[in-house]
Amino acid sequence: MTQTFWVIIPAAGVGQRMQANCPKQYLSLAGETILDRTIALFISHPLIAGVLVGVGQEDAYWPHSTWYNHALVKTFIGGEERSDTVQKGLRHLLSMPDINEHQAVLVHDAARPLLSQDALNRIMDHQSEHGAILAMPAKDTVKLQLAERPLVDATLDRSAIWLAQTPQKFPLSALLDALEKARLEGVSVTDECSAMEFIGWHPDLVIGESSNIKITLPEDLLIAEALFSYLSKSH
Ligand SMILES: Nc1ccn([C@@H]2O[C@H](COP(=O)(O)OP(=O)(O)OP(=O)(O)O)[C@@H](O)[C@H]2O)c(=O)n1
Ligand SMILES: C[C@](O)(CO)[C@H](O)COP(=O)(O)O
Repeated sequence: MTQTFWVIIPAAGVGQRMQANCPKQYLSLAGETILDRTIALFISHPLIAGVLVGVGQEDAYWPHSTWYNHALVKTFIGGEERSDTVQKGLRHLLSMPDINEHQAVLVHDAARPLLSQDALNRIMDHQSEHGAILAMPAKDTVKLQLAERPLVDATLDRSAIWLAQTPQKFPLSALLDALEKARLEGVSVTDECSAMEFIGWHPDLVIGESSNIKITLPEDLLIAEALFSYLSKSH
């Protein structure tokens, strides 16, 4: 039987670093919101069983989404941190009928609307016992700063440095257990992979793409607009 995937899209952030007048996932990218574009990456993929969007408690923008009433799109209320939102999404998924707790789920940032179908297929097709993440090998020389000061302490061996992206793919209940364990032990995790590492897993690194940027700072939106224009012309 062909494996299908639910994807959890954390979209409950406030976008503080973007310094915009709305949460960044609701900013426009080439005429559609960033979140709507991100959902569109998955919604018509034959292997996607459904999309679970984690929205903020006070989110008044979601009802205006193109996908608000779509049969394959469900929502849940996110949490204080991104990891809390993902935990709540996993619990919501587990509460749904016909969900196998051991099935693999994808987690993808709402703020990454430029993921290609090729890269999505790479992470979905990748077979791994310990889960997998999209990531990019470091292209620049990597410096470690000295304590809390912007002074160079050392240069890291960049051949061993990867920059994590999303989607990240893990078994549903194993990921939920790892996130809960990390939270209980006060370990801050900024991606799903960190939680799996915390319980001793060594997930596979799957090549992502430079265009799969996370829109975080104001200039990232300009970069995304340029990338979107380029990618639209080249496909
Ligand atoms: N409590 C949170 C915090 C973040 N996110 C989501 O996680 C993704 C990646 O997080 P980030 O880029 O840090 O978004 P924000 O937290 O909104 O940004 P900032 O840190 O600048 O506030 C985003 O799609 C964001 O909406 C979430 O679902 N729940
Ligand atoms: C999950 C992530 O996109 C992988 O690089 C990143 O950790 C999210 O970090 P943020 O600070 O929540 O944007």
